[in-house]
Amino acid sequence: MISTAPPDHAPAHAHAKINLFLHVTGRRADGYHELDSLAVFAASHDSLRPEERFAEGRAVTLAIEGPFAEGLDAGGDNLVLRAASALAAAAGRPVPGGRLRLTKSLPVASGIGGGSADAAAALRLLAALWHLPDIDLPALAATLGADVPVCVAQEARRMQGVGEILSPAPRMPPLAMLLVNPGIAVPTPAVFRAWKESGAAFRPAATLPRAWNDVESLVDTLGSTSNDLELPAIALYPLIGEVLNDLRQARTCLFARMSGSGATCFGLYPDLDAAESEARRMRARGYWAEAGQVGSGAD
Ligand SMILES: C[C@](O)(CO)[C@H](O)COP(=O)(O)OP(=O)(O)OC[C@H]1O[C@@H](n2ccc(N)nc2=O)[C@H](O)[C@@H]1O
Ligand SMILES: Nc1ncnc2c1ncn2[C@@H]1O[C@H](COP(=O)(O)OP(=O)(O)OP(=O)(O)O)[C@@H](O)[C@H]1O
Repeated sequence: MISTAPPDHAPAHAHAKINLFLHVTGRRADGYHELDSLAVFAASHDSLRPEERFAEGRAVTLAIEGPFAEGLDAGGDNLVLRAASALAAAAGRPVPGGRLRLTKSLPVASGIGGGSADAAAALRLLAALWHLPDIDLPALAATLGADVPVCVAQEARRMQGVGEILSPAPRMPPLAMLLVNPGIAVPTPAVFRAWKESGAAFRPAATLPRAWNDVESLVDTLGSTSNDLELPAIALYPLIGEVLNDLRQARTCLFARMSGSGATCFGLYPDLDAAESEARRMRARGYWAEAGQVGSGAD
């Protein structure tokens, strides 16, 4: 009998992925876009844990709770169960099953890779539970979605190719970051399509230093980069532009940009107090807003 998780198994955290910049550098024959991006992981996260002792002969199933559980399907299409199926197939032997519980705290379809982070958390959690130390999780992750490999690493990485080519990020100072989502679900394919239809040219990869010693020098470099998906996303959903203008109006905001394909935007601040004060201002608008220190929460 393969050993299984106790009911009080520690949860795997699925942290929000933030693209500090995102250049569209090319397009593959299959329609996927080649990117150059710098991904970091915010303190905000979903949590995934086994709800019961896993047993042989049972399937892995999913229950979802939390502020963004509503409307999210807990069936086989959920990225957590797709990850579980892919890992079980790679195991090449029967694996025990049971119910996983996902606490969904990140907005869905919001440019911060929530579903991808959940899939990566499932891979990490189940690879440990099923005693599969030799499986190449990043390679398996790439079959589940472009953002899943970086979410397996869950540390700052340069992302290239369609997201599967990962390299170390420049050394960074601690970042006080605010995430704001105005409550619109944005489908990633529609934004890539809008980018293509806008006739925008491919952009070269960014030139990055080996290290940023303070947030000012990081912001300086970010000013020479872009999120190429920001303008097409704003064209589809003008509210994203309003959120960015609002964020940039604050005296304490050092930098603001959209993450991924949107609609979540991030702001950088001199310290956590300033980020938290802005979070309160954004919540008063009715938006989802969370402040935290980048790098402090990933586990
Ligand atoms: C925008 C980013 O979040 C930046 O990190 C990712 O590139 C998107 O990652 P993701 O949501 O995991 O993407 P996937 O689920 O693999 O793909 C969703 C859709 O986005 C488009 N897509 C995605 C990634 C990529 N490099 N090029 C694309 O054109 C494709 O239309 C694809 O059908
Ligand atoms: N566990 C999950 N959490 C969120 N979405 C999921 C999950 N499983 C499947 N999905 C589906 O995946 C789609 C994308 O969700 P996700 O929250 O990952 O988007 P995103 O934040 O825009 O991702 P990215 O930044 O990678 O483009 C949603 O439309 C949703 O229906």
